[in-house]
Amino acid sequence: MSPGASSSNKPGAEAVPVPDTPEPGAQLVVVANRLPVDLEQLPDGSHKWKRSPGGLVTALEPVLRRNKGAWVGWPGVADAEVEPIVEDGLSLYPVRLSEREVADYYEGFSNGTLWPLYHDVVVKPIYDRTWWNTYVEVNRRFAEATAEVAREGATVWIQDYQLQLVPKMLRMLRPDLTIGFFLHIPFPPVEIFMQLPWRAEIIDGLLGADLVGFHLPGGAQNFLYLANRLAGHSTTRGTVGVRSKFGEVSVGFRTVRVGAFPISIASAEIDELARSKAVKARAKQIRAELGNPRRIMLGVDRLDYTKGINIRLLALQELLAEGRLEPSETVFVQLATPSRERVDHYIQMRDEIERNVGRINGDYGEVGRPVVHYIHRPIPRQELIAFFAAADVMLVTPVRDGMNLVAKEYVASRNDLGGALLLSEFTGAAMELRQAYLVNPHDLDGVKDTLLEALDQAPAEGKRRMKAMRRQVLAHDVDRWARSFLDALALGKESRP
Ligand SMILES: Nc1nc2c(ncn2[C@@H]2O[C@H](COP(=O)(O)OP(=O)(O)O)[C@@H](O)[C@H]2O)c(=O)[nH]1
Ligand SMILES: O=P(O)(O)OC[C@H]1O[C@H](O[C@H]2O[C@H](CO)[C@@H](O)[C@H](O)[C@H]2O)[C@H](O)[C@@H](O)[C@@H]1O
Repeated sequence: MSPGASSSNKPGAEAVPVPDTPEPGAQLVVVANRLPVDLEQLPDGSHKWKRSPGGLVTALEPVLRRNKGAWVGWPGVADAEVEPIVEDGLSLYPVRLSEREVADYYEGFSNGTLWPLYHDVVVKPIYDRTWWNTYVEVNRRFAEATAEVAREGATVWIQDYQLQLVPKMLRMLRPDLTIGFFLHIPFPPVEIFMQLPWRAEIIDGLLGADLVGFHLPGGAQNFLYLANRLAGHSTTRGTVGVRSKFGEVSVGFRTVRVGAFPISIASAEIDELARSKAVKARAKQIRAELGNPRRIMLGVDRLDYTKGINIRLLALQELLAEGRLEPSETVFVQLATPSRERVDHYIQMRDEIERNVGRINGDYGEVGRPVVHYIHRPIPRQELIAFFAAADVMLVTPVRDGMNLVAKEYVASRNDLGGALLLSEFTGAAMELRQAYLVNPHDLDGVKDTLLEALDQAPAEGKRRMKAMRRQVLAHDVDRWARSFLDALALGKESRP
């Protein structure tokens, strides 16, 4: 997406024209930590926009664009003063964060505390009171910005763990609004959540919404339990279904609904792109550029410790060492988008991954023929689809992942019914893609055996699995996700006293 130019009054920045300013008062407002585009500061002081990383943006941007809604979010760089802009019907309202706020709210509390806590404490969360105070301050700024943008009686859809206090803050500022909240990452088991020193404030913040959504019923169930235990509200006891059988929390005179809405992708669009001549030709070319090996394995991730990239590398290294994989026949391509590069755990993980890539290539590669091809930068979307179309086995091995859209994108790209998906049981996607080669990423021997099975699958078996997964992904696309959430939110509104 390229919203055209924007102005900046940062010293030294080149003045560029503003395309359009939004009409005041939007009927549908999405609030997310990031805008769907990041502002990039060029060395000469001028600016350009680039697409923001991650699945949240991939999923929501087309939905909101179709609804001609507004998006409130951070433009991705500190201290950027950017005016609101309209591009192709979508209004973007930037929220300014200072250097200190980026460090304490985004890198600190969001990604050094909540991210590891909600991903099963895979690394140790840091509990820092200054970070928390900044999280509260920044959440208040997002709530105030949203209160100014939303039309009387509008629907506001708040996204993700960075903004869990916004529902309550916004309700206090604008009781006329209908407020939904969706969590894109797992909501952890109660025993883990209870570590958080500010656990009651978070639950209270979320309960400001009319509808709180999770990817999976398990997350919804955890939340319902905590709403009772930490906030003392009475809750329904039945099992939450997928897009059905919502739970309820009684908060004074209000009822907060709680549901599971597994997110998805623009399946038909990807399917169509993958069928195009250009993508097919590029996929063939990629195979040739890689030396037409017997088997190509592919990983596509933000460089994040939750994604289990090292598990893949370790499995590959052991299979090569044991002679169960032949280096001249096998290539592994890892496309890694840079992510959260100033957070300590990310710095350590990147070092470790790059050391392991170097070690495998040093031990098993030949000049001009490495076993692992590692790219640490984002690649264009069409090129990505061509990689999906070229790969025999897609490796998706997170130790924990809210959904994992990459797994679904791979399936949507395989209208030829070729390829195999190796998928961690600990992704949200595993609940829907039951015909994938499912693995426990903590069981290295299991990962190795299943990887060999996927590499050597009989074509008929591969087709059977891919066909079933495609049926699921094509029928349950991102529009259905958004519609099911917004319909449930509207239904709750109608039944309000
Ligand atoms: N264009 C492009 N998209 C990418 C690249 N790497 C990852 N993505 C996209 O980023 C999204 C990642 O979403 P997901 O798998 O849910 O994981 P998340 O990063 O934790 O949100 C998917 O839509 C990917 O296609 C890249 O190099 N280029
Ligand atoms: O904004 P960043 O810090 O650069 O991180 C990118 C996004 O990562 C996370 O994505 C999640 O959302 C996906 C879509 O629901 C889901 O498939 C995936 O499992 C999640 O990890 C994060 O939740 C977003 O807020 C970030 O924008």
